[in-house]
Amino acid sequence: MTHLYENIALIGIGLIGSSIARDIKAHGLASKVTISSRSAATLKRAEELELGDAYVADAAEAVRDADLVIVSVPVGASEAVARQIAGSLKPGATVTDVGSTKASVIAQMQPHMPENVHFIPGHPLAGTEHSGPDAGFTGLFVGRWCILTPVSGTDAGAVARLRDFWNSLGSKVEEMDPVHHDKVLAIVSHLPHIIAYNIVGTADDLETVTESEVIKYSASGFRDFTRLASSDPTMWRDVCLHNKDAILEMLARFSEDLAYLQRAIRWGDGEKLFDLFTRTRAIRRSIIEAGQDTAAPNFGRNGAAPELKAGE
Ligand SMILES: NC(=O)C1=CN([C@@H]2O[C@H](COP(=O)(O)OP(=O)(O)OC[C@H]3O[C@@H](n4cnc5c(N)ncnc54)[C@H](O)[C@@H]3O)[C@@H](O)[C@H]2O)C=CC1
Ligand SMILES: O=C(O)C(=O)Cc1ccc(O)cc1
Repeated sequence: MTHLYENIALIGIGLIGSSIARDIKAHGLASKVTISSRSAATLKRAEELELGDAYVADAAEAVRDADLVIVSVPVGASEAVARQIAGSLKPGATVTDVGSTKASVIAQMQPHMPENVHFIPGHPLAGTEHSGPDAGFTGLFVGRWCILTPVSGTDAGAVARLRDFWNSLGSKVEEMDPVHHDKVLAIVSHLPHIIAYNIVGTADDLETVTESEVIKYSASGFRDFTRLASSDPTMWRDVCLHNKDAILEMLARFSEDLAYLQRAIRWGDGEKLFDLFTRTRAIRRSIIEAGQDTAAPNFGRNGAAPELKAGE
């Protein structure tokens, strides 16, 4: 049986890398999957979980006969990985990544990529607050977007093949300019995480409300923030450092709008509050109607589609 890619190398085998590995195995998408991880303990765990066919510590060795290389490491490690693998890539191979920021990943990796490989950055918009090889699961990418940000001049056939690969994991694929990607993701993903880290930190710093009260009385709104704020510190440190401009731009807008809200509360301007809350409720409804409300934890694991509650 022929595959889109016969040999696939996975560099980094955490939540995303291991979910891809599980899907490749579940759907028989390659003849051989070689897994590489910087950490010996993670590599051993990947082997115990039988996520691939070969397990090698050296990333350069892992990519030697790979037709597709998927780099799934924190975005700040992209350049180090590119340096490691550059000299061992097979001519004609495709190198992609799954990083949450794109302009920085391109700046880090592109200069190291040989002329005879196709470098096509990517970002699956699917994940959870968990990390490591045990956290991955089959079906994570089903129904979710995967954004590809190829640089101009990239071979169209190679892009089409990678698109087909993501389609075979159940993803919908769209191409986007990397700088635009970073702005869009700054508002829909990076800011929500930063706001969550901040509000949980604020609650933790309060002098008048004890930590045990925060835990005991945490209503579901605060709980939702703690889920995001429990996401991997290394990954999110790197996202903040590597999408700095777009995040600062969106944070400036956010602070301006928060000041408007603060003023409306201070002056008892119920009309302003009501208008904003009505507008935002409509956004939530549009997301549900568009079938994009699949980010709930465990969605995909139990296959249950989120239900519309009365009034939603
Ligand atoms: N967690 C999520 O929900 C999503 C994450 N992403 C992106 O996917 C990438 C991987 O994230 P996860 O799988 O969640 O992370 P993870 O923490 O579960 O796994 C990261 C992997 O990278 C390896 N690694 C860490 N530092 C490294 C370094 N300096 N050099 C080489 N390898 C290193 C780790 O050993 C591990 O195998 C990140 O770039 C992240 O931005 C994309 C979509 C969703
Ligand atoms: O856990 C969540 O709600 C997420 O938003 C997961 C996530 C994290 C980072 C990404 O780049 C994409 C998806």
